[in-house]
Amino acid sequence: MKGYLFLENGEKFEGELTASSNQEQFEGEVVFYTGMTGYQEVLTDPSYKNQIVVFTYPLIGNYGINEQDFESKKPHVAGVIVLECKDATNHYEAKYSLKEYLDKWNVPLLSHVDTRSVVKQIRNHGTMQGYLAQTETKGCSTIEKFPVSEVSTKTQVSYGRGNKHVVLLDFGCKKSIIESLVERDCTVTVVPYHTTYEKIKELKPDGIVLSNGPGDPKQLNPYLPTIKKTIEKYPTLAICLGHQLVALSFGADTKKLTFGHRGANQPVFDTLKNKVFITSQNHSYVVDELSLKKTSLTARFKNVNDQSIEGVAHRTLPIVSVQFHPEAHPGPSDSSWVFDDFIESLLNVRREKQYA
Ligand SMILES: NC(=O)CC[C@H](N)C(=O)O
Repeated sequence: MKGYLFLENGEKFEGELTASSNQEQFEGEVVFYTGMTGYQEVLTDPSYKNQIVVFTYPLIGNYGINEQDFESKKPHVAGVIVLECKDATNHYEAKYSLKEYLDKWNVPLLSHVDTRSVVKQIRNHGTMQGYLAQTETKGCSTIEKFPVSEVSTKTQVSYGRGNKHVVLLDFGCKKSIIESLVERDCTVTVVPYHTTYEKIKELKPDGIVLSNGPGDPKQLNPYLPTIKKTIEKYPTLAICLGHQLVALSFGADTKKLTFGHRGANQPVFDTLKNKVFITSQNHSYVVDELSLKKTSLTARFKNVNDQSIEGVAHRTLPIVSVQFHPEAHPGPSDSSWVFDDFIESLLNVRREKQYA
């Protein structure tokens, strides 16, 4: 049936709308993703909670949906917009077509849309709220949501049986972050985002990981003192939302980019290794560079395209944080060494303790 994307600024875009329920409208923040592949990971990455994703590559769905590339148990996007959706199930790993999968979870799909003109709107006016519907309605609701509470684990869960113990504070973790740690001989204990320092200490971790997650990092302001206290005690790796929380907890500031970085080819310069890596990214917010000056953090990684901060390091403590995704799902694995360096920092601290 005919349907539309209605943007907050009054623009509308026509397409073909499929949605398995008769819900009047599906709303979210409209963002765009520029990778040619990786739609399955994007749909199921909890960081995309409450967002309607425009895929800029013109053919999406070509290899279907398989069993292994899920980043969580269900899709989190509020809607999907594509030019052409391929109804493919003939890839040897495919279990569903993209349409079947979206229908199963009642995620609306607007296809046959001139995605280039939607992207131009967003690039010029910034990401904005919008909704998918058959006809114009009253518009989007203005109630502020707290998506981290919806996607974080409700209970403590353990993965792997490795000989290093990592406690992962879950703000909406992607499965492949946990897998990257388990592959490196870690036991990973995933705990809810509001876990106290005392509880974490009882778990006797070798190190801490702060995960990715949806929404504005400042929504987590009440938890910053706990985060700071925790990461000052243990070697820490923080990814995406986690990185922003490290910066905020040490007194730096974050701000929203006009349209964010969402894709699999974002070049990042590492000032320590003096190298550029191609990275996978998905974020709206960034750490404000000037605000780092008054903190004990230094800007270690920078985006080559717009010079924005892509990661920080503590001046004296083993804390490293990255705005990009070293787990690389979807995207290139150029920066997977970030996990190796983290493991090395755990082992160093362990050795120091042994010989202290
Ligand atoms: N992938 C993430 O963790 C995203 C972080 C944050 N929600 C942002 O959009 O900037």
